[in-house]
Amino acid sequence: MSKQESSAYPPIERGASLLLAWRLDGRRVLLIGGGAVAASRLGFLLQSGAHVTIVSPGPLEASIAYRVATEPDHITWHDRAYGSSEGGDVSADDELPVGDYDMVLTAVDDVALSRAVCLAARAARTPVNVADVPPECDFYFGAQVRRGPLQAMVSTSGAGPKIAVIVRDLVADAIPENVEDAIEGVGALRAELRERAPGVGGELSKRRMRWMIGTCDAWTLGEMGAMKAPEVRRRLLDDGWEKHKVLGPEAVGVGASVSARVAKALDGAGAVWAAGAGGLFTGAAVATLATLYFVRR
Ligand SMILES: C[C@@]1(CC(=O)O)c2cc3[nH]c(cc4nc(cc5[nH]c(cc(n2)[C@H]1CCC(=O)O)[C@@](C)(CC(=O)O)[C@@H]5CCC(=O)O)C(CC(=O)O)=C4CCC(=O)O)c(CCC(=O)O)c3CC(=O)O
Ligand SMILES: NC(=O)C1=CN([C@@H]2O[C@H](COP(=O)(O)OP(=O)(O)OC[C@H]3O[C@@H](n4cnc5c(N)ncnc54)[C@H](O)[C@@H]3O)[C@@H](O)[C@H]2O)C=CC1
Repeated sequence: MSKQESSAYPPIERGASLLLAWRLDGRRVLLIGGGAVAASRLGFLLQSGAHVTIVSPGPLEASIAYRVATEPDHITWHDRAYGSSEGGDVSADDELPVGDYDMVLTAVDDVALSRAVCLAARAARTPVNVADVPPECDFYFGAQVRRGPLQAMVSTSGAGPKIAVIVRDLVADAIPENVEDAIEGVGALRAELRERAPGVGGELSKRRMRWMIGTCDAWTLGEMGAMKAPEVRRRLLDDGWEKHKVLGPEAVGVGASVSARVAKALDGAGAVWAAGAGGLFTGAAVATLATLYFVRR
């Protein structure tokens, strides 16, 4: 290998997890346990649209009991211990075999039960998470933040969950309040662009993507909410897309210019904050967070 090649392709840094957004809508999840940790898992599962089978002897943690009562279409509760046969042999829990599920989670203070569930799930090739036992997790939960359609997760690959929480809080603070408006506006623009220029793949698709990227780069997150207005989108598409041009907000009559805003924000304490985060993030991420912070101010 040439020297040039090895410097162009940095060494692989192993030890990471693969971060994904798992689409659980309508999928079946087995949740074993009915305490505080199970309650947290349940909240995320319901938001993702999963159907959750909870197995735990009552009484359930209060929020779980509430969801069981109010989400009958999404939760089935079995008021008993899992693997309730002699000796807690989970492979003998014929009524609720782990292989019937798309995901299995345990949140019980029972090491032997958790290990048995993990082994049964792996034998059935069903992904499993045993709260607090990293070797028995095919995937970890992370510290999360959600703002409408926007979700972010921070993981330390098991090394320091509390650090994940601290960084998540930094990220959450940096997300501008109006990010939902930005996503809604850009989402509507993308949808209308696809109506004008439909299809998948090929030159048109490349041009469509280039135009979307250029347009997003020309607007701040704070300004993008203006794209919710049909008239703004019409002008962007008629005067921009149709004429092979990328238009900033001022060109369609929205707000002050981007550069003026960024220059103004750089004047404030935000720059100090961004520098402080430099040790934790890549350059690109710092730039993004700094931008988010400026827009929020
Ligand atoms: C591997 C992982 C497996 C998994 O459970 O998925 C795991 C494992 C362990 N957690 C332990 C302890 C703590 N866990 C938390 C908090 C959270 N733990 C979460 C995830 C994960 N925890 C996965 C890796 C995440 C990553 O990649 O970074 C979060 C982020 C998400 C969630 O669980 O929903 C959630 C924050 C939720 C939120 O606030 O949003 C706190 C802090 C607190 O409670 O404030 C402490 C005390 C401080 C400390 O110990 O560091 C212990 C030691 C137990 C002991 O010592 O006995 C182990 C076992 C071990 O490390 O061996
Ligand atoms: N990853 C994380 O963020 C954290 C993980 N944990 C770990 O998660 C586990 C659960 O924690 P908590 O919810 O606080 O405990 P908890 O004691 O509040 O709840 C345990 C639940 O499991 C149920 N249970 C016990 N045996 C069962 C069986 N055979 N079948 C079905 N359900 C059974 C109990 O009825 C209870 O509802 C513990 O092992 C704890 O160490 C704890 C704190 C944070």
